[in-house]
Amino acid sequence: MSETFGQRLSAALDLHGALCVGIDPHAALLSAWGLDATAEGAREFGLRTVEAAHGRVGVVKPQVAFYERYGSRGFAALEDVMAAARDAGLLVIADAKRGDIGTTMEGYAHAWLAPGSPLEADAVTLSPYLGADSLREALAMAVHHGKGAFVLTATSNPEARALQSAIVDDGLAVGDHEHVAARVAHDVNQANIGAPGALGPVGVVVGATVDRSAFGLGDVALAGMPILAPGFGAQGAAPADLRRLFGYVASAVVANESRSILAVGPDRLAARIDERAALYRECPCMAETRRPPEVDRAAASRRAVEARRERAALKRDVSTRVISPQELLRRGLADPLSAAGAMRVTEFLTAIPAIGESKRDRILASLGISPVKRLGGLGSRQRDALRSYLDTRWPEPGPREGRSRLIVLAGPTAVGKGTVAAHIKENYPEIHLSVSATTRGARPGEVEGEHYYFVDDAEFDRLVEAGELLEWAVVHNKNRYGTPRAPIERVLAEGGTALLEIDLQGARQVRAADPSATLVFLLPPSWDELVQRLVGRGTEDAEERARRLRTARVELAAQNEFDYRVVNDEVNHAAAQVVELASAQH
Ligand SMILES: Nc1ncnc2c1ncn2[C@@H]1O[C@H](COP(=O)(O)OP(=O)(O)OP(=O)(O)O)[C@@H](O)[C@H]1O
Ligand SMILES: Nc1nc2c(ncn2[C@@H]2O[C@H](COP(=O)(O)O)[C@@H](O)[C@H]2O)c(=O)[nH]1
Repeated sequence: MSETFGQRLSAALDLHGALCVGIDPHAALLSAWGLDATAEGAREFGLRTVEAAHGRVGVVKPQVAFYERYGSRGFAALEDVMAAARDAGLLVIADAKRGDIGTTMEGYAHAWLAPGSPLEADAVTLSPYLGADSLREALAMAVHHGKGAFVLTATSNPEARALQSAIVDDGLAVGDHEHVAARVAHDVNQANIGAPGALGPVGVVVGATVDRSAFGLGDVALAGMPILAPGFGAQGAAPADLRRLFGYVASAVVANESRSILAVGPDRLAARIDERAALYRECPCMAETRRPPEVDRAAASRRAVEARRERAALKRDVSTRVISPQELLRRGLADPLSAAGAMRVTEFLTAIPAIGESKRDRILASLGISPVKRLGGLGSRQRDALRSYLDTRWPEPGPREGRSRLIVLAGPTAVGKGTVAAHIKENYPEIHLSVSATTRGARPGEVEGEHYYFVDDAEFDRLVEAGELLEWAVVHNKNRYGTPRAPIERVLAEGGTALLEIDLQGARQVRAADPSATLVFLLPPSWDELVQRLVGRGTEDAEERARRLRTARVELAAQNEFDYRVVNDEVNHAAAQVVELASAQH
């Protein structure tokens, strides 16, 4: 089959309009039609509906449950009805609402979508509530066989609303937050990547009677996907409402009507379908929206995923305090098209530790900023209001006056303190790099007296008791490290510069012992880069890495205790900045 389901559906909608006739032989209708409530009655009902629909609409949707209730005979009747519809050139959407995992889901997909299967349809409705990912294989099978699928997102039954409109809270939201329905639409839309034509083969079910904005299903979220919309006719939505309800994506809607058509009985059925179909074709909106422009779904989807990742990484940077909220705001204002610029104010505020959703809303209301605003789109009054709010709550400290040439370099694990210090030692010999004593064992390549003085516990105890250490600490809850006092005092007495590469606890002790010390905090360019450096160094196992990253968060939260912050993006650049700071001191 060379054409995709999306292409065949587009052609059918172009030719016949949006109406899809539902085939729902429930007991009351069977009786009204003078048919028995049996498999045979349901078969007759279906076949007559197919006959009336033939040439009048492009799509029919048998409701599987009304056949399944009669067991194997019911399924046999359904097979006949679907085969007759497909022979008549109608596209058949089997409304089966299947959803399972693994090979079970594969079984369902095979039943409804495999060519030659007794229940072969053109498309099937699927439920994503075992996780949209559980449908991945079924959707791939649909695409492979030129079939389609409609995945439930925002259904018209009121009891589904709380679940389908709930917010996904996994830090990967495209906007400031994302509803379950919108995430499902996004995830299943991945199966459409690369499909030719204006409509992909995988679509969604969106009730015509629901407010789709409450589910995050705006036009952008639905672009390029066929939309199966129950709720027209007896349920309340009218054909003339199509454009109002579905906006730019109205031309992708398959508008299902069942009761409003079937209730007229078999004799008036064809005329009724004609009447209702004409209302959709005459809808003034359709001429304008018939064909949305071709979109490169693959590229658009890749860009959306990349942008989402970038924003998630920036939010991590703020929440781990690798960058200040003010810094993120500066980046967003400097480049409105960047990931920072595209971040919504709501996303931005909730990335700041201690701001939850209700506090966020109060802040925005008090600053007069609409929640839909993005950082790059803030007006000048709003920028000033947000800046001054942030500066009041989280002031960015400047250096204290009168610093000395005792320089303390600290920062989270794997930020590159050792690397920067080694670079300074090699390239700026005028600066004395302190050699610490430690109880940890030497790593391969480490030299006694050059990298550390490797001592046992007894010797470390002696150094402490004798007051020979300027500071010392247990680092990462494991080994003891300390700075020998004598060499530092000698260097400073000679008017030189001493550099200590030590941990946060040590930095605090030095500051307590000598308040004039210059404290420099080394920052990574991003949290993700920090993790990357730790993993890339390969000197710690997973447990030790996790321990160090926990400590890193605590250390990052203490950066405001330092006089200066230097970002270690390039080693020589960061080293030069530290040296410049050292030279500027008395
Ligand atoms: N600017 C940089 N760019 C890229 N990689 C870097 C940079 N600086 C350091 N690294 C690398 O990051 C890893 C961690 O560096 P380093 O061991 O110096 O960190 P540290 O802060 O001393 O860590 P710890 O406190 O855990 O001892 C090393 O593999 C190092 O080569
Ligand atoms: N308080 C001190 N901390 C120190 C000292 N020397 C090193 N360190 C810190 O220890 C960790 C781990 O070092 P590693 O060589 O085992 O990876 C690192 O954060 C150093 O800054 C010291 O004398 N006092």
